[in-house]
Amino acid sequence: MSISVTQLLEGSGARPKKGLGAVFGLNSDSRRIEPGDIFFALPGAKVHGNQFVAEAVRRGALAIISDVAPVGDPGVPVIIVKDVRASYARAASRVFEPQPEITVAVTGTNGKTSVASFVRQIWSHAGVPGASIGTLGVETATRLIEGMHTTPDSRTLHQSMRALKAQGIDHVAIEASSHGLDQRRLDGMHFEAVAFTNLSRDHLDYHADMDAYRDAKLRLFTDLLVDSGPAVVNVDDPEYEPFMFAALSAGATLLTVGREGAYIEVLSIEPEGYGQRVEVRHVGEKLSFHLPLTGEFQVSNAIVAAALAMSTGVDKSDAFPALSELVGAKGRLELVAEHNGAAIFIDYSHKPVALEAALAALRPYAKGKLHVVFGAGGDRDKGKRPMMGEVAARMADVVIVTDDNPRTEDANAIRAEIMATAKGATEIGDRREAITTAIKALKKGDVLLIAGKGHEDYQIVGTTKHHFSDHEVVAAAIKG
Ligand SMILES: CC(=O)N[C@H]1[C@@H](OP(=O)(O)OP(=O)(O)OC[C@H]2O[C@@H](n3ccc(=O)[nH]c3=O)[C@H](O)[C@@H]2O)O[C@H](CO)[C@@H](O)[C@@H]1O[C@H](C)C(=O)N[C@@H](C)C(=O)N[C@H](CCC(=O)O)C(=O)O
Ligand SMILES: Nc1ncnc2c1ncn2[C@@H]1O[C@H](COP(=O)(O)OP(=O)(O)OP(=O)(O)O)[C@@H](O)[C@H]1O
Ligand SMILES: N[C@H](CCC[C@H](N)C(=O)O)C(=O)O
Ligand SMILES: [Mg+2]
Repeated sequence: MSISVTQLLEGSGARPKKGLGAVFGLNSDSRRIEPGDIFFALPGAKVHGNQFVAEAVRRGALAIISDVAPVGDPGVPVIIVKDVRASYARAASRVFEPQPEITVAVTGTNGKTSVASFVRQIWSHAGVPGASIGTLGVETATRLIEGMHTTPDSRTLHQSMRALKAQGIDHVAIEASSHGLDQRRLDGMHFEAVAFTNLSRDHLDYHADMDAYRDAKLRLFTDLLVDSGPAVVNVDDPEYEPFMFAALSAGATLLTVGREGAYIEVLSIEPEGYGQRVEVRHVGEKLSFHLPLTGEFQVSNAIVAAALAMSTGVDKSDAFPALSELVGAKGRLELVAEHNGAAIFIDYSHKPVALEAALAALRPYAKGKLHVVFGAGGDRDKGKRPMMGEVAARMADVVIVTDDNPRTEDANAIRAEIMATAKGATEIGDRREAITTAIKALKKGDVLLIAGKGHEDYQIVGTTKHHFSDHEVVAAAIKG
């Protein structure tokens, strides 16, 4: 479909130039411009898109939209807007109409992928075709299309959403990452409901400090929720207050969940096999359900998801029974094998609080020793490394420090930063060897946690992605 330039720029404060006709497409990457597209020159972390205006025009761009005038006359109209990233996001939502009608989003340091997946599963249980978009990709009941980012760039997002709409999907749950929110990737969205899971250290390589990191996440509540829409807040997290106040000052309907929750109050959690029996009070009514997932943190994720789903019209008689049928997102505290009487879990904990939550969840099952194999990603927040080393040494009995996507950093140096605080740990750089060694050491009653990569099926060394899967290595080690 096509839209006019006036429609495209609605809300940006800019007045379109005369003589511009209908717009069929847009792109922020000059290398992907097709004839008739508008080129949005975004201020990047490395360079400004203005540097690529000539290429965009050569490839057929009709006009340039930027926040500062490019040097020289590009030969096509240039429109200056204040926030070009936000304009790009809003424009993408219009170019790729029609979009699914009901969208919800979740932010927080941990649990986003799980919550988005759970919301989709609850919708499905209630007979509503839905999708989730996040770290795993774009997922429906029948298909998973892998993506590049947790929160896709605006063009990819709205293009995927239009494809979902074409399949008859009108309900989508989206993961809002701090990068995505900061870079306005979601500014074309009007969420029906939003949620906050928790906040702890991550991504301080990108955000200046914890305040900046939190402020990025708060944008979901202050800028992207429909008027008076429901805002779900996990009040068991020590950092919940700014999110609660943001919700209130934005005029949202506050729904608090957790042990201190008013909308969904957790009354008790008892282990039931590797899952748990949960008793909650939902607006005055007591309900009990079995959650077939390991770890108390999954109770938190499940009730956040239930609150989001109910905010979109799912009845409680569908929402709570659906929690007993949940399947964990791949590689999120996933029991992958039982070997020599020991249990082996794969988990995506690549941040200190996540690692602590995963080890705490597994401790009760370790009648013998609790083992952990983990590393830390290169070209990412270095401050996480000593924190993760300390957590592992304090919470596990046997610790192996290994590699996790060293990227362009020296893998030995990354490990050394973890080892500095991981007292008593063994260092085995090769991840396959580390996992195999850990499995060989398992005795009856032990539990092994393989942390950091979860669903990933690659190891990034330098800029090359090598095939690598914790799941496959575990299967091979057990067989061998
Ligand atoms: C730091 C960061 O997030 N960077 C993202 C950002 O890049 P950027 O805008 O800073 O890019 P840049 O290289 O400075 O280029 C500036 C502009 O010039 C354009 N350009 C560039 C070169 C060229 O030849 N022509 C051209 O037009 C670029 O398309 C861009 O618009 O916008 C790009 C397009 O959307 C992203 O691909 C890129 O993600 C990088 C690769 C990345 O690794 N991001 C990660 C950290 C990320 O976003 N992670 C979050 C959170 C993960 C989680 O916690 O789960 C995520 O949501 O995935
Ligand atoms: N509510 C929670 N509280 C603490 N830790 C959690 C919680 N939920 C998940 N985790 C931990 O975080 C890991 C990642 O979970 P999940 O993928 O759902 O989070 P995420 O926020 O999407 O992470 P990412 O930022 O990498 O996309 C899990 O494997 C688990 O170790
Ligand atoms: N979306 C996160 C994933 C990290 C996964 C972990 N395995 C690592 O490489 O650090 C990031 O890009 O920071
Ligand atoms: Mg995620």
